[in-house]
Amino acid sequence: MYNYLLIRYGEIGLKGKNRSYFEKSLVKNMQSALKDLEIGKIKSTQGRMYIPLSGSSDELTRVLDRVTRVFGIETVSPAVKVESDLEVIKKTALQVFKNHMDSISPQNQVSFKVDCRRADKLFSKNSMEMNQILGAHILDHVPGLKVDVKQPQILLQVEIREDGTYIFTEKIPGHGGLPIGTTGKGVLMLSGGIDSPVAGWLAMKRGIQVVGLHFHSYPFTSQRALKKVEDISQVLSRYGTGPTGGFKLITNHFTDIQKAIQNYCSESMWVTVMRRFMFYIANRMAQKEQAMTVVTGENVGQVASQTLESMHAVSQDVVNLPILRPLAGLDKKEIMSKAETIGTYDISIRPYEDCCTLFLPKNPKTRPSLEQTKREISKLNFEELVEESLEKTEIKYFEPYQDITEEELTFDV
Ligand SMILES: Nc1ncnc2c1ncn2[C@@H]1O[C@H](COP(=O)(O)OP(=O)(O)OP(=O)(O)O)[C@@H](O)[C@H]1O
Repeated sequence: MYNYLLIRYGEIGLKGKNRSYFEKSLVKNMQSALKDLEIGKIKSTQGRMYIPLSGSSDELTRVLDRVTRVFGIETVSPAVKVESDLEVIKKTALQVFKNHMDSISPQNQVSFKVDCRRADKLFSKNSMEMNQILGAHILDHVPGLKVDVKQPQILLQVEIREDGTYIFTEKIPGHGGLPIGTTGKGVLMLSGGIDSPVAGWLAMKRGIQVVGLHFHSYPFTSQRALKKVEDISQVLSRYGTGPTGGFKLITNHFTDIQKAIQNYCSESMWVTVMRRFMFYIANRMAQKEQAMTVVTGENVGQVASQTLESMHAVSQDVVNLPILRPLAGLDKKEIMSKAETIGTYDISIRPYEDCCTLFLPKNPKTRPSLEQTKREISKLNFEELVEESLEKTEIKYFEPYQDITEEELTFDV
């Protein structure tokens, strides 16, 4: 029955002179998310956007599933748009209301409220009069109701605008943030763990177009470990509908670097030296990608190695771009709950090894100094090892909706 999806955006609306740039980006990102669904032109007017719908519930399920993942959106409402004629509005408001009642199958008396907004001042009734007319009409036709203006179970909203009247009962939350691509590009150091996918998601939420970079130590780490990172990339691709759409994953073959570290460096410094290589390569990749930042899933104090000394030793002088650590202020519980919401948690907890866990020394240095780290690195042919690993780099693109199954759709309408 719904013929439009109303889109509300938050922070973009505060952007002053740059507002239209952010609005256009949001429209483009929504178009990109919906590109294979034969949706009509998205309209943008008076601080709102409208996606035309065909009326089929299957289409609405898909559109909701995709659009609520597009960053920049605060809330969305499936709505019925009709001509601004009193009798037509009454009839449709009742239908929309009954439709909502059917979806909640109430046991007891249901409370409701009508909230009408008249933006079109040429319409003959004002908002208060419309609230009364529509409230009375619904009470007359649906048994077992009561009006509650403070905490109604059902809020029927009616917006009388110049181009027609929109009627709806639901406000479904999006993730907020800014449209991807509006703040630049970043390279995300993506492991198979719980944290880095969440860090990448948070960077995407702030409008950064993220490219994943994974270090893989085949045959020490298995193909199944790599598959885990690919599956995470697939999930992230569903939020990544920026200017180019989808998600790009760069895989760096790290085996020879790890072997060299094991052979020549002090055992307690293995992890620090390995991380310093990773940051150096991430910086190189960021330059190649014309990215402006390196994003990591590091936390402060979550594990023994995540000390400020260690962060300094692994990245100082090898990264010349800002490093974003979006998880720095979050507790593990908060990160896990975010990973569940995003849909990466179940993949991240699959029990496959990762190159860091495999090469874990018995007594890793938790507060390494920069000098000590540089001394260890000087035992290796740093540049040559990096160049060799870069030659074996692979790139894979993940399209957001190519393999999505019915079960994976989050909306059921
Ligand atoms: N194999 C890898 N490939 C790419 N980045 C990695 C890899 N291993 C670690 N990193 C980066 O280093 C960060 C810190 O890793 P560490 O193992 O200390 O923490 P973690 O809390 O286990 O992180 P995660 O849960 O993301 O694996 C990761 O969040 C990620 O950004």
